[in-house]
Amino acid sequence: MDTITLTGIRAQGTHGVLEHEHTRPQPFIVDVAIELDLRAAGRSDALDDTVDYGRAAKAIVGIIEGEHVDLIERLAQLVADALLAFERVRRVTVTVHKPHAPITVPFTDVSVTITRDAEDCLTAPADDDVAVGDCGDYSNHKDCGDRHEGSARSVHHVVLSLGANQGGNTAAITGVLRDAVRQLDAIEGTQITGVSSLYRTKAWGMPQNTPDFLNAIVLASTTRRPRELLQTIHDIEQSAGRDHGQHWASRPLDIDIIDVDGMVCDDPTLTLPHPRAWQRAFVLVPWAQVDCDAQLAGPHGGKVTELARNTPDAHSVEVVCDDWMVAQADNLGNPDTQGD
Ligand SMILES: Nc1ncnc2c1ncn2[C@@H]1O[C@H](COP(=O)(O)OP(=O)(O)OP(=O)(O)O)[C@@H](O)[C@H]1O
Ligand SMILES: Nc1nc2c(c(=O)[nH]1)N=C(CO)CN2
Repeated sequence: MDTITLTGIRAQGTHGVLEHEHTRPQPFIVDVAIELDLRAAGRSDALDDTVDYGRAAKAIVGIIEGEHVDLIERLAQLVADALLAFERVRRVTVTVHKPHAPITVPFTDVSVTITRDAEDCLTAPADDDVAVGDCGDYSNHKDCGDRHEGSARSVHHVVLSLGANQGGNTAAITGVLRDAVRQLDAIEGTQITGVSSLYRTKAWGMPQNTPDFLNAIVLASTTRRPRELLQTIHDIEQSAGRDHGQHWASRPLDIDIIDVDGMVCDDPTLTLPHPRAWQRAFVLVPWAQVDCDAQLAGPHGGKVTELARNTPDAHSVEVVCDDWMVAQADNLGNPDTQGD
C-alpha cells in the first residue's frame, strides 16, 4: 500500500472535558498517514486517481473547528471517518496533538494515535441500492433523488448556501446559522469539510428596504441521497422558524443545495446546480473563498472565482467575520443594519 502523509495541520478548536475548554479555543495539531493504492495516479497523473491532499487538509480543519467533543480520541475518530469517506482510501493513521492541554505539570505535548481501516466504517444504509463502477458522468439526470452514482459508499460532495436576514441582531442571526451548520454536521453520514467566512450581503432580488442578509457557504461530504439531504435541510429550516409559504421573502434561515458532485439535473424538486447560483454574488464570493478551485457545473457554469468576479453586485458582499463558528458575539465585526 502507498501513503500520503500530511503533518502539522493546525487549527483552533473548543474540545476538552473542562468547562472553559468548551468555549475558549486552543490549538489542535493533526498528522495523518492516508494509505491507498497510488499506482493509477502514478500512471495517469490525474487528481481523480488519488486523494486531493488539499481537500483532505480542509476536511481536517473543518473537524477541528467544528462541533465540540470532549476527547482527542473522539476527534481522531472523526478525522479518520472523514478521510475514509474519500474514495480509494484503505487505511488511515491519525495523530491528534493537544499541546495546550490542561495538564498541571510542565509538558511538551499530549497526543493520541489511532489506525482505522475502510472496512471499519462501511456506513451505506442497508436499503441503499449502491451502484459500483461508473461514477464519472452525472450530466442531465432527470431525477437527482433516486440514482446512486458514485463510489461504493456513495459519498457525495455537496456545497450548501446558508442565509438569513430575520430573527434579531447580527449575533442572533449568526447563532442561527451556526446552529444550522452544527445540525448539518450531525446528519448521519455527513461531515462538514469547509465553512466560509460570514458575509453581509444586500438582499438580492428583493425590495430595496429589505434588511441585509448574512450568508455563508458550507462544504460537506455525505452518504445521504440528495433528496434525503433536501428533506433534512427543510426540517432544519423549519426548526429555525422558516415558513416555506413565501418565495424570496425575508427569512430566519434558508439553506440551498448549490452543487452535488457537479451533477446537472432539471428536477424542479431539486435542481442542480442551484439554478440561480451563477448570478448570485452572495453564493459565489463565499464559495470562491472556501474553495478557490471550485467549478460550477451546468450551462452557466465555470470557475467560481471568475463567476464571482463578474457578478455586478460582488462589491455588495462583505466579510463580517472569518471565525464566526467560534467567535464571541462582540467579535462579529462591523456595526450593522441588523438592529444591534
Ligand atoms: N438546489 C436546490 N436547493 C434547494 N431547494 C431547491 C433546489 N432546487 C429546487 N429546490 C426546490 O425549491 C423549493 C423552494 O425553495 P426555497 O423556499 O428555499 O426557495 P427560495 O429560497 O425562496 O428561492 P431560491 O431557490 O431562489 O433561493 C424547495 O421546496 C425545493 O424543493
Ligand atoms: N443577499 C441575499 N439575497 C437573497 C438571498 C440570500 O440568502 N442573500 N436569498 C434569496 C432566496 O433564497 C434571495 N435573495
